[in-house]
Amino acid sequence: MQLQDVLYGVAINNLVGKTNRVISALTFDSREVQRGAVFFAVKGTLSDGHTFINQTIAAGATVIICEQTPAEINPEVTYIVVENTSVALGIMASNYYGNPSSSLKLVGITGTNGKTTIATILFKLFRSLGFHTGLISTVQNQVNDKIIPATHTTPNPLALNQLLKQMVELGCTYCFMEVSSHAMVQHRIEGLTFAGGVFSNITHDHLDFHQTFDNYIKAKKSFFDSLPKGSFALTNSDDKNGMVMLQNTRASKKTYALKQLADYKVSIIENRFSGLNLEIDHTDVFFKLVGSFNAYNLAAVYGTAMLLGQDKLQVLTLLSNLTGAEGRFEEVPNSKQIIGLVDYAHTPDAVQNVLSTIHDIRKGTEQVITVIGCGGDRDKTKRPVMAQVACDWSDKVILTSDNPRTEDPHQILAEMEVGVSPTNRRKTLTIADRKEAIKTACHLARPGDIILIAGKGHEKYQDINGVKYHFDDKEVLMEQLNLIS
Ligand SMILES: CC(=O)N[C@H]1[C@@H](OP(=O)(O)OP(=O)(O)OC[C@H]2O[C@@H](n3ccc(=O)[nH]c3=O)[C@H](O)[C@@H]2O)O[C@H](CO)[C@@H](O)[C@@H]1O[C@H](C)C(=O)N[C@@H](C)C(=O)N[C@H](CCC(=O)O)C(=O)O
Ligand SMILES: Nc1ncnc2c1ncn2[C@@H]1O[C@H](COP(=O)(O)OP(=O)(O)OP(=O)(O)O)[C@@H](O)[C@H]1O
Ligand SMILES: N[C@H](CCC[C@H](N)C(=O)O)C(=O)O
Ligand SMILES: [Mg+2]
Repeated sequence: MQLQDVLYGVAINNLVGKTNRVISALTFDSREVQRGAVFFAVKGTLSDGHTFINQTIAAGATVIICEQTPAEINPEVTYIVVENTSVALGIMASNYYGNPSSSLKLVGITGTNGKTTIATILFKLFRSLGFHTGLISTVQNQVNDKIIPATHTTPNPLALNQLLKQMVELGCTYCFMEVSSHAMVQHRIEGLTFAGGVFSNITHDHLDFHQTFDNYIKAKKSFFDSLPKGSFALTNSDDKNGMVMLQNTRASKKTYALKQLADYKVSIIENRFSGLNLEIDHTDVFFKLVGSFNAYNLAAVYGTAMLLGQDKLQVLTLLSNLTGAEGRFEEVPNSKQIIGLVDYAHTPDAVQNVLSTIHDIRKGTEQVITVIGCGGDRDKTKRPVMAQVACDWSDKVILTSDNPRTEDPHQILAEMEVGVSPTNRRKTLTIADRKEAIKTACHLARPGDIILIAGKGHEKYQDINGVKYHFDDKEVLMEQLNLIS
């Protein structure tokens, strides 16, 4: 492929060298450079890609995309100076893979909680409606029935466009993808054409990355600001910032809500362990998902399906049979009459939603035992709040580790303990080893009790110092529940 063919749409500040040259690949990582590659020098959180420029030329890179013209110019190399290399990467990745997003109806879902749930149910719904469909999510990526493991919630622009290209090649007409706030700030979705955007909610998370809640809101809003005319922007108008998201969008504005009038209005008739009975657009339907937060997710899914022109009754009939994403409010079967739940709640709001759901549907006499940890190298300010919410809504809490990454697990636990009030201290234990913590919860439980293992959901690992050790909450909970006598 010729360099000039992938430059379409890129605003160039300075050009040194020729653009009519063959390129072999695009890369933003010096360690992956091959002969004839284009190297994008990206300024990251840990290092600055500009420091690797000469190293990549030595390894065979012939084109450098950068933000400053380097002091040392190699006459064999083309240098393209742009305002922001991440933006150029997004646009050029799309061009390189033939702009696959414009051949699909691509719908992006953003918000603090609920993205995976909404995207996964939409994917399952459109598969059952008979469409070839793609999914890009935290749990996994999918092209029809083919599963492609996920490394991020929203992949980098190269992986993303490669996936979208596969979807187009395999005949997909729809793709539902999660758009994380990191992805927006890092321009991972630059150059993509969206048919619509969906907002779930915004609550406390990722303040390590965004610094302030205001910046976090701005990051989410930038997705809706960038939607094209002719697309739709569907928001949760019950969320305090739901309408803020749509303030400057050119897309057609639509709302869903439980507490007020909206384009797609849902009311809860009944919320039980077996599922939700909802009135959705004046029709009474039973769903397999549990909890009022899932009523919001289902409203978002329903609204999206309507905006994509699907038939109401067919959609509701199929939706009522669908389950959510792996590791979200998932019950672990056992013979001890203990309700064992695994959930991916890893923000204060999610923990509160899951525990208040349990509170609303429990009979009243049983204990709720929660096992919970907080991730290392992630927002530290949510640690005491998550511990506090867990204690306020549970009879017993075991604080434990959840991906300490490069941090000391005992330090993370000490920061969580700050949120445990003196009165809550009596019901709290701290056990750093997650398996031991789950084992203890199982020993403490009596028949009828409810155990919630929060934070890891579908994850199959414990990330300690860069090594991902196999760990599966469901597997451990099932094993321990069946071991107790
Ligand atoms: C905080 C964050 O988002 N980090 C991502 C970011 O890394 P970074 O900015 O720190 O990169 P860096 O290490 O400083 O390097 C800067 C540049 O130099 C390059 N480099 C670096 C070293 C080298 O030897 N040679 C080289 O060329 C890198 O490839 C990069 O282009 O860019 C990297 C390349 O794309 C990502 O792998 C990395 O994700 C890390 C692993 C990560 O954990 N990200 C999480 C926080 C994340 O993105 N999460 C969101 C979801 C969150 C949610 O929804 O809850 C997601 O979308 O998954
Ligand atoms: N609409 C919602 N509102 C609040 N909490 C929710 C909602 N949907 C799900 N949750 C809670 O948040 C957890 C994560 O849900 P989900 O995986 O769908 O979110 P996500 O936005 O994809 O998260 P991530 O940012 O990690 O990708 C669930 O396990 C549940 O506890
Ligand atoms: N997408 C989230 C997942 C958090 C899951 C939890 N298990 C943790 O490691 O904190 C993040 O990367 O912040
Ligand atoms: Mg997700």
